[in-house]
Amino acid sequence: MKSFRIQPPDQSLRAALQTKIDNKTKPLGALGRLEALALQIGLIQGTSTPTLHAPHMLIFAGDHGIAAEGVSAYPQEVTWQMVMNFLQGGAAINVFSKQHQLQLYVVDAGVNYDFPENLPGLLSHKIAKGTQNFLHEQAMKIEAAQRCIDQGAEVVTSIFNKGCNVVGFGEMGIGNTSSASMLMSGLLNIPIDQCTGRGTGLDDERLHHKIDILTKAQQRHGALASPLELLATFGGFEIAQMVGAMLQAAEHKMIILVDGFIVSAAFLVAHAIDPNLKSYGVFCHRSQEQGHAHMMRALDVQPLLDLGMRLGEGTGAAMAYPLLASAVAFLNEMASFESAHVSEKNS
Ligand SMILES: Cc1cc2ncn([C@H]3O[C@H](COP(=O)(O)O)[C@@H](O)[C@H]3O)c2cc1C
Ligand SMILES: O=C(O)c1cccnc1
Repeated sequence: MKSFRIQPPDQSLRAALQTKIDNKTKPLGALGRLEALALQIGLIQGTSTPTLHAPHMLIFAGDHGIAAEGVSAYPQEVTWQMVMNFLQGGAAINVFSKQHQLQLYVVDAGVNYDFPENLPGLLSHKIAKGTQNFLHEQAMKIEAAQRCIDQGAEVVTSIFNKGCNVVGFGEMGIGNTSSASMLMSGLLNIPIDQCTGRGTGLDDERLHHKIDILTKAQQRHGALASPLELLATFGGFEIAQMVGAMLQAAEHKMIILVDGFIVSAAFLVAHAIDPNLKSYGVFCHRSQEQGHAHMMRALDVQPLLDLGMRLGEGTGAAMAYPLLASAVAFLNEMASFESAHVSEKNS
């Protein structure tokens, strides 16, 4: 498995960036969170004139053995059917990506379906046709998790080489809120019932069933030593590929747009592998999925949007992208008090 060298952003520009923000023609701090975003982007790129280049959305897709336990409100075949929908441009993420001019790719990390070869927009990195059922055995071998990390990294390097410096993450995989809950519970040491939500829309009875299955799976596997072991035991191929992709994006000093519950679970795993990742993450929205707010608290971050969304696919990341564009635009284009001859605050 590749090892990543993630440098924390150089802080020497911080004071100059803050001064530039403070000197814009507005009351001090009046652009609120947009100012923190501009500062973050400037620090990531190491410049007081940052730009967003060739933004991409990567949707990682994979199937889950645990889906056989009735933990989702939808059947497993929705995964490949939605992949086809993404490729035909019909899903929510297609609409928002098109709206904001984000180049979209779908990565087949392990969907239980044979897609025709050379479908435009589909990158084939299939590890297997779905994971094993983690109620009974490890979802994947450690070696498969390591391969996923390498494959995810490869995808990100390929878009980096095309000039991309901002990448949004999305996912598709029926049953993957179950994986995400298990990873969250293991990493944050929070009881599984507090990490488990309705996903695609389980009713009360089926939510209890899901919690029951996940509790049994936790008992079955016991304490797990490392983030990689946790990832192999409960992960999906799409989650594991996102882990590698995020670590690689941070190594390349790219901005990482973090979507909802499942993408955040991948971020938590990657963050446990290398905490330097955190400075590169923009937390785009608070998912309605039970547990996501806990994740955001554990990372000590405040997501940008709170729209009651619970879809995944990267939709929250795509919705937040224009805020980044605005942050960069005001930093680069707004006049300063000096250039516009506007009087500064009374002392
Ligand atoms: C039509 C449809 C489109 C979706 N797009 C994203 N998801 C979302 O739902 C799944 C996770 O929820 P659970 O763990 O309950 O299966 C993921 O595939 C996720 O991205 C969808 C789900 C459905 C049904
Ligand atoms: O927040 C998410 O990513 C999410 C929530 C519910 C179902 N699918 C995805």
